[in-house]
Amino acid sequence: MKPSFAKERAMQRLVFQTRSFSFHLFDFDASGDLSGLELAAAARSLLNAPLFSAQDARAWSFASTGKPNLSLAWLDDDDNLATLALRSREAAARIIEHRPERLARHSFQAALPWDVGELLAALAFQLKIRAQPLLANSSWSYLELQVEPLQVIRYTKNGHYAPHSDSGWPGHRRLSFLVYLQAPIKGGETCLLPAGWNFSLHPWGAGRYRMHCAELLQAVGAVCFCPVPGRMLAWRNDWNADGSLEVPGAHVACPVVEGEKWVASAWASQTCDQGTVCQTHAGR
Ligand SMILES: O=C(O)CCC(=O)C(=O)O
Ligand SMILES: [Fe+2]
Repeated sequence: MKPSFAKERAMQRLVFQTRSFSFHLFDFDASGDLSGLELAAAARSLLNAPLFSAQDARAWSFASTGKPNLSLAWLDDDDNLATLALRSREAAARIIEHRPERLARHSFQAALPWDVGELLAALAFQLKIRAQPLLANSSWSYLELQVEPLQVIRYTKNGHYAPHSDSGWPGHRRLSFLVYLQAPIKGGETCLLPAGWNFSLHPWGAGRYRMHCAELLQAVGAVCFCPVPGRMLAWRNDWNADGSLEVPGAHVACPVVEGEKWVASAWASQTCDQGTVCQTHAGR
């Protein structure tokens, strides 16, 4: 199983996004610089990384600027911002090396082709039957289950998946299926976030999120499910009729606190020549 975290992609995003990021929004005490806690909140938002702690933030700042706090006046200078963005790459590389769970996703993953045997054929059949109630005004003839292999995902301690949508371009994963294979002893809930979830919203400290993710998310309107082996969770990733909702069906895999969690993920996709919503997004 390969680690699911795409290191290079995250690094690229980091440099690009650091340069356009609104650091000043995180100066909660209006002191003119970002301390460890404020910088951690900024990093969680910048990287969609709910487990990024104040300690990580101080290490990041120190490696990037030689100081534990980040001065906003220093950041106002474009050259300094460019330096921060570049040095952040090295700092982030070190963090990922030692604490890979600090960024948006940490798990191990293997792709399983659908044609390997009867068991998977039976699973595909079951998914199709069970998804019928979700297919209001639609049918399987517009969707393809086997365009992507089944993904088997293993989360070890602190393994998690930050808020994300399974849908994307150019195809549209209209339905998501999650089959629980093994439940952890603690943590690892799957939480479906309320519509309109703000992806830069990571209001909780890393420690609280790690231990109490499901409770915290439920308190802001998420619906959370505890993994039960053999059970399946399925949901729709609906775009608005005008194609305007860009992050449909946002959800989270909460950090595993103890034990291991194993799941299998599958998607029924609408390819781009089917349906106007898909076409609206295809050119992006
Ligand atoms: O493991 C989970 O609970 C969610 C997995 C997931 O979101 C995915 O595979 O896209
Ligand atoms: Fe997902």
